[in-house]
Amino acid sequence: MKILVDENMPYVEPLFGDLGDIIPVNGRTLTAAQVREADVLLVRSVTKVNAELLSGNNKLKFVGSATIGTDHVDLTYLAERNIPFSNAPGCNATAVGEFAFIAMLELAQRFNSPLKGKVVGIVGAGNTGTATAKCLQAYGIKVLLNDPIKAAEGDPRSFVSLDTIMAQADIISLHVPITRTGEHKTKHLFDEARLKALKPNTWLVNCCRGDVIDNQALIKVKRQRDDLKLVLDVWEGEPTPMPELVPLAEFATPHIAGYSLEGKARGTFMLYQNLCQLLNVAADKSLLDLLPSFNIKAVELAAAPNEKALLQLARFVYDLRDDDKMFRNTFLNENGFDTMRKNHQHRREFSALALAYDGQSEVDWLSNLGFSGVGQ
Ligand SMILES: NC(=O)c1ccc[n+]([C@@H]2O[C@H](COP(=O)([O-])OP(=O)(O)OC[C@H]3O[C@@H](n4cnc5c(N)ncnc54)[C@H](O)[C@@H]3O)[C@@H](O)[C@H]2O)c1
Ligand SMILES: O=C(O)[C@H](O)[C@H](O)COP(=O)(O)O
Repeated sequence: MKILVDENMPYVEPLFGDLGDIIPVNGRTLTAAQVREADVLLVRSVTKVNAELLSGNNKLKFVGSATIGTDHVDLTYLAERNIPFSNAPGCNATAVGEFAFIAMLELAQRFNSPLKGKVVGIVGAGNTGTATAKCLQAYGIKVLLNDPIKAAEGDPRSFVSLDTIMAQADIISLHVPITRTGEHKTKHLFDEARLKALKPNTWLVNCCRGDVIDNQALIKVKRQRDDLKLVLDVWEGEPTPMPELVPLAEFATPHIAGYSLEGKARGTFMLYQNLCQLLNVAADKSLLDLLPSFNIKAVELAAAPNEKALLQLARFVYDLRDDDKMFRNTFLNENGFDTMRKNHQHRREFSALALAYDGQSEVDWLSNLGFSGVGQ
């Protein structure tokens, strides 16, 4: 069995090695000719999976995308051809939640404006929005959720309108899929009018898809409004973001909010489970066996951390400033965006770091935040 795999998908050999011959490919430049003989195709978000790519292949048994988003996949075409498909819902939600939370802590430190006491509006309360809310609520931050679709489905959490978020939130974090039609379409949800209407000193964080914000309008509005602070992980026109926009963001990264080692491993593992089920073979590998131990064994806390110390702890796990700096220095190079993604040293999630502290109850919130071993 020929298994064609995006070369940026980790843990493919240990998981899929027994199932067939693995052929790594560049997902961005993948052609129909390369796919013609594949039995299985495993992609990430940079491969457009559609008739143009697949019409020459008559033997494809399975397409998997080790991602949350499916906007790169023509699901209707796959269904018409009866080709089973699965993505990896939620695989990197914790990574995105922690990324957004760390970015907020970094902004708070940079502008000497504590996160504690602010109100955060989350637009899109699915996997990544909920993971972001979990971090914030663990730290005692008031969170407002906007998700008209979940609200209509009867999700028991309380939701507010986007207008309420615009009026009340100090920070807005975006967690919607990109959709181009329908009542709740998200393409340019933040257009020029909405960007102009952001209340003074708003922090806007985008870790979902670039086109949810009109990037041209964002350049225009940000140039007129120094009070707005931006964290941008995703961009219109990836892999070539508008060069004027990058310097306007406080933190700028090349679509790596979901790039934790755990998140990537979960993505590949979910596809492995789905393919095994389809082939009717036992999925006998374990996700835990894949992950190396973290390079810091444990951190002993002398006192419950204040916000500055919390940021220091978070930086043990992920120092966002490093990726921001590298991105600014390299994104204009040829293939700079993709090269940084390809060579990315995947960070760990909070759960990889064990914390030790005598007074358990004072630091329970750190385990709610995701750190492990607190108080043990
Ligand atoms: N930057 C990254 O590395 C990264 C990583 C993972 C996911 N993503 C992106 O983030 C998106 C969200 O991921 P997720 O796992 O949270 O998806 P999800 O499907 O679990 O949640 C998305 C939520 O958005 C809601 N929604 C849709 N349209 C809306 C609108 N107009 N207003 C408010 N809410 C709306 C949906 O009802 C849903 O609850 C993905 O589709 C993907 O595009 C980016
Ligand atoms: O949708 C997703 O899961 C994310 O956008 C994903 O992290 C993108 O990473 P890629 O597949 O491009 O490596």
